[in-house]
Amino acid sequence: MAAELLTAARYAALAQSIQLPTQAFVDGAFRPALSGKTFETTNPATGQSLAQIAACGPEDVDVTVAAAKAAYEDGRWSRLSPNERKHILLRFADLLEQNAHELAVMETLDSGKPIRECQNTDVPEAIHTIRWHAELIDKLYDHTAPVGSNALALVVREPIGVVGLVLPWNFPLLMLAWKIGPSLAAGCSIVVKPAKETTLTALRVAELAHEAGVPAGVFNVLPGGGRDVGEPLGRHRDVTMVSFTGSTDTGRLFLQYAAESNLKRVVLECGGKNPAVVLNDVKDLDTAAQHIVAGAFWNMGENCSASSRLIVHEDIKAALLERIGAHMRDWKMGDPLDPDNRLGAMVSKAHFEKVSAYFAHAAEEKLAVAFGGQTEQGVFVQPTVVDGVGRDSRLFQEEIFGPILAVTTFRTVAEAIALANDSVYGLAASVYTDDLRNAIKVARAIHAGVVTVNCFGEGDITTPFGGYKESGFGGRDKSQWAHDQYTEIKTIWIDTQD
Ligand SMILES: NC(=O)C1=CN([C@@H]2O[C@H](COP(=O)(O)OP(=O)(O)OC[C@H]3O[C@@H](n4cnc5c(N)ncnc54)[C@H](O)[C@@H]3O)[C@@H](O)[C@H]2O)C=CC1
Ligand code: BAL
Repeated sequence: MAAELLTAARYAALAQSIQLPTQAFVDGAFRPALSGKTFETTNPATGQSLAQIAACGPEDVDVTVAAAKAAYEDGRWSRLSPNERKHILLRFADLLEQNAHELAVMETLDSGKPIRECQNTDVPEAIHTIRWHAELIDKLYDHTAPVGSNALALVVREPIGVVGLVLPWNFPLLMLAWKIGPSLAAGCSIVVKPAKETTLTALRVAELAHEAGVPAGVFNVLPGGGRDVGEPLGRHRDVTMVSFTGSTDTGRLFLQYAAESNLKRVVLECGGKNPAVVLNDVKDLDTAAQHIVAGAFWNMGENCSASSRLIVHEDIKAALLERIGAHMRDWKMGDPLDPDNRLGAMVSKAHFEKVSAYFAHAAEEKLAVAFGGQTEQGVFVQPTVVDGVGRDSRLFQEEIFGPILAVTTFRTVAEAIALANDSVYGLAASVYTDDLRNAIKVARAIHAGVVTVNCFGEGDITTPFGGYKESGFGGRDKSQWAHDQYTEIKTIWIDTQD
């Protein structure tokens, strides 16, 4: 359950008083990087420095993977009974809950995300994820195979080993939870590499896990750059799996690292260019518009599943855009620590520049800006709707990862499906219609891992999340499918003949 929202003044006071973690978390303790190097992390909303963080490198990866491997092999976590792991993880979730305000503020300071989202969504969903996977593990049974009476064949699941979890900056805490929930529950030892932009919550969460009883060496966090920490983890021969969320280009590198090292299992959750398809039979255009606005602008559009392409029947475009404009007025942008604001800052100056460059691309392509289209002081980008976007436009094809919605029209359902599938990505999609047959037809025809009907969403913890095509590879986050990917399947064949 979400903790109650505080006032802007209380959040500002908390932001001044909370202790920020700055060192790597290795083998149960905070430590500086072995090189002694640090990097600065800033609050993107103000540009002010927050802390100097340990800048880890390949030597830290070696030491940490060795500690994680030792923990895995001596069984201090991997061989506890599922019930014992469950109780420790439930205690861990309770500690997260007791520190919910602090975690929400840390996340907002580090990422520019609005506090109301961190407090109402990221933190409670992260806690729920840990609890759900903790509760799952002592309810899963292994199998016996139907091999007849001369043998007993057991098919058992075992934790896969030392897992590298490489994280993005857009949902630092929630993506951490999606990956640590199932991997810790399965009995793995983990080495987390947060994005350099957003390291704080991962470090604090590791400390709380240790306090709850997760043994030393099992949950480690190494802050640092992709080349310094991500690549050595991806290439390490004692890392048996990597689960990654981030860009498709970096995802490809992890496949290369695995191919060139130990063929570790690689699970990738990558980019998206997700269509919201609106058919002309929709009666409640206002509700459709409300969901489309949330889908496009939630988390400032810094979301792999953001509805970034609106594919709407030409007869209802004008009416729908009018309703979209009305709902956009509810999305106030400003100080992320003010709970009235639903839009905060872009995560970094570099990302702000990438996103705002699409205003210039739209102008070059002579596209019409229906709403928004400006930047504001600092690294704030107005929620923006660009109309008349053709399928060859950069705004139609490229993942912008910001609050920019591209509008394209169609005349037939077949054309809508073709437009929706005209992307290298296949992560998520939405279809809005009052015709059940069309809903099912379009949902089945779109090549995407999650399709929502008459709403925007990512399902809940019981449903798998991940993509088709260049949006994903090798598995799914959330649900029992997430648990399965952190395990190996072993056959034990026992000859029982006399
Ligand atoms: N699917 C998603 O949720 C995300 C998608 N993106 C997309 O990627 C674009 C670029 O954002 P970035 O932060 O540059 O994403 P990225 O994919 O480069 O970063 C994700 C993670 O990979 C690590 N990494 C980066 N380069 C690496 C390398 N060579 N080897 C190993 N690890 C490496 C990063 O340090 C970070 O922890 C965004 O504009 C957006 O389009 C970004 C973040 C999340
Ligand atoms: N929206 C959760 C997954 C992601 O953006 O990476």
